[in-house]
Amino acid sequence: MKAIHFGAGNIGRGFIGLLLHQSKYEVHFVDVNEKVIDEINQEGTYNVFLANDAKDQFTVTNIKGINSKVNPEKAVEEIASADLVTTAIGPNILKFIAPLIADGLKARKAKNGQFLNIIACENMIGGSTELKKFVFEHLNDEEKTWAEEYIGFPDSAVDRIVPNQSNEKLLDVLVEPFFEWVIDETKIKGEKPEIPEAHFVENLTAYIERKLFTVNTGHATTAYLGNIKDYKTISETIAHKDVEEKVLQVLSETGKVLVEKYKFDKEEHQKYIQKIIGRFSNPHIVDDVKRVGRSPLRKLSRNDRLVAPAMEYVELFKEIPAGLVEVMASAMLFFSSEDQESVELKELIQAKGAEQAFIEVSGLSADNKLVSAVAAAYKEIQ
Ligand SMILES: NC(=O)c1ccc[n+]([C@@H]2O[C@H](COP(=O)([O-])OP(=O)(O)OC[C@H]3O[C@@H](n4cnc5c(N)ncnc54)[C@H](O)[C@@H]3O)[C@@H](O)[C@H]2O)c1
Ligand SMILES: O=P(O)(O)OC[C@@H](O)[C@@H](O)[C@H](O)[C@H](O)CO
Repeated sequence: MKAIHFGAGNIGRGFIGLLLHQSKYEVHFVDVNEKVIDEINQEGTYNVFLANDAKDQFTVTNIKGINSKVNPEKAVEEIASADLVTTAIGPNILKFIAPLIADGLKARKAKNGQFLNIIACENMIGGSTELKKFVFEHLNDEEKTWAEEYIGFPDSAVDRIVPNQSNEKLLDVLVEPFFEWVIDETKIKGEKPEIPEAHFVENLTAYIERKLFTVNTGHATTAYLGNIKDYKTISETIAHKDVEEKVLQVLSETGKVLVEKYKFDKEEHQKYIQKIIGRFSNPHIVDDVKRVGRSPLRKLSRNDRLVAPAMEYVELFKEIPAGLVEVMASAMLFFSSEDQESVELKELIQAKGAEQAFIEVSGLSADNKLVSAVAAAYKEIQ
């Protein structure tokens, strides 16, 4: 079996590539990073190490690299005959790979190609659905009709903390032991992909919201509070009792929303939260606050991990979630010269003030109570 995976970065190599290899796929990584692609083709293998006491090791073999900047035709050719396509490139990049995937589908159709599933493994709600929308912009009506019948875009939720890497060998990756890959089986076309370690579910929305509004909301909380105090890593930050308490406050707010919406068992959800705090504290992982806080414009957008649960909290409980408000205000203060979105956010705040900037970034209306609450919290923290 052959899988084409877009994005040979942290999660691409450390999670999706590993699981696909273990599921007996030959994995073709498509990336724009020349060094990484050359290394994949030269070495043909890499190691994944678990961040545990034993530093357990897995070896990934049977891999190939395609530089989509230099050789897009190769990616098109491989998609035409692939058994699976996956992505882990970042939500904002999906629109840029869509033309290439569309060309791959056209070539597949010309060869009377059969069913194919394309799974976006990004931290967002409805990632594959969004990718489908972008891909369909590059197909004509006849191609769209064919693609509706043969090409599935099942959404998915992926969970594994993979920090930025500093290994001796460029391709090796250190990852946390925990992992979860959940795929919406209702949108699969043809046979279910053979990935024994993935879970196929009918109610993906509950899984993705539970993950995004707990793991990622908690992670963002830790990163934005740590950034204000000039702490460097997630484990260093969460070790401070006041931060841990704030994370627990925020996760009890998102937890209230999730339990109300999806009727999760309260005690089970509490255990899920505690396990996540343990994951953030993993002493074998050095996860930079700047990585976890990256792209604050995306993280402060309407459907992401902060604004979405805060809006739902207000709607369900007619109260302002004080913890989430403080985190949204703290996110407005996140800055790293290497993070373009944080540079833009800073400029926006300088030009228009914090309240107007938050309105524009979050998409909330000026009279929304959350807006004045975040603006007031920002003033206090600043
Ligand atoms: N790292 C984690 O802990 C983690 C966990 C779960 C989900 N995710 C999600 O996975 C996605 C990737 O995150 P990451 O941490 O692996 O980032 P990363 O920066 O390590 O990897 C992204 C890769 O995509 C490549 N890329 C960029 N533009 C491309 C293009 N046009 N075509 C092909 N490749 C391109 C980059 O060169 C890079 O190798 C994000 O959506 C992230 O939210 C990350
Ligand atoms: O990848 P982002 O920028 O959406 O979020 C940063 C981290 O919270 C994220 O990468 C986590 O490590 C991951 O989602 C854990 O499964």
